[in-house]
Amino acid sequence: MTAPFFEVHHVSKRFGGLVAVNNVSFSVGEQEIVGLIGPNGAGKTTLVRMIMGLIKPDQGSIRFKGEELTRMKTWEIVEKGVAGTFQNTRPFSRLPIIANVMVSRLGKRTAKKGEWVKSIEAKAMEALEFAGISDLALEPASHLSQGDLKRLEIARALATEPELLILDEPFGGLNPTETELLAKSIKRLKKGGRFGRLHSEGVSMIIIEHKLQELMKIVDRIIVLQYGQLIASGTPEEIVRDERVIEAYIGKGVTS
Ligand SMILES: Nc1ncnc2c1ncn2[C@@H]1O[C@H](COP(=O)(O)OP(=O)(O)OP(=O)(O)O)[C@@H](O)[C@H]1O
Repeated sequence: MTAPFFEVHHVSKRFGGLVAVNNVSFSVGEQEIVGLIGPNGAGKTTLVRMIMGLIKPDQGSIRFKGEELTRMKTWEIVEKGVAGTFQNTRPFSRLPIIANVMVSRLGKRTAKKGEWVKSIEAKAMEALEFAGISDLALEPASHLSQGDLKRLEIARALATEPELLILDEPFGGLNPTETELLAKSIKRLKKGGRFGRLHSEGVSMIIIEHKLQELMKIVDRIIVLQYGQLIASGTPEEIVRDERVIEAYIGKGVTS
């Protein structure tokens, strides 16, 4: 039997007396986009930091194509084909934006024998185009606005050619037009297609996002965390009707 594509199995993480993630299990299929939502402090960031090897779970396992990620360092996890916008939060601020993305392609996974600067630059440019900031390629990263920094993070993660991409609030800081453009790009990325030179296969994704209406349009499935526990999982249509989810969000003002 083939191993599931990506699987989080009974994972828990405690900070002192606080159980930030409590016995959470879920899976992501190939070319599936899963939205990860929940009120502030629900444990979403802690969960994805564990997936990326930035912190270790106290319990449970996280497997990508059958391999245990919890024993690996972040760079090893990226080499396996999982990348997120979490390990990239600090760009090299004096380097041009394109150089920041090119650095992401220097790992074993993407800097193939014979691939040299021109080709790395071309792939980095494609990642910047996807993220919508190719016109800023030669600006130093220190000149970027918050929204554009977010797009740089996406480009850097994408440049590693992930099979599973984890996006942390990709629409944060973007206006409605930019949000719509990025949402379209995310859908295309799932299929492969136009970004086929960057990705021969479609990409699976886990997307944390507070802009729920926009998120609902691009995901196949949503999982909901509250107080560290998984309280619901289903299609967007099922999730908006789920009593526990409605209750978790009442008065939280996050359904903008
Ligand atoms: N390093 C840490 N040390 C102590 N407590 C932490 C740490 N990281 C997170 N927490 C706590 O764990 C809980 C879950 O936080 P987490 O950041 O994972 O939530 P979140 O769902 O991502 O929230 P938000 O939507 O606000 O980003 C919170 O109560 C938070 O204060």
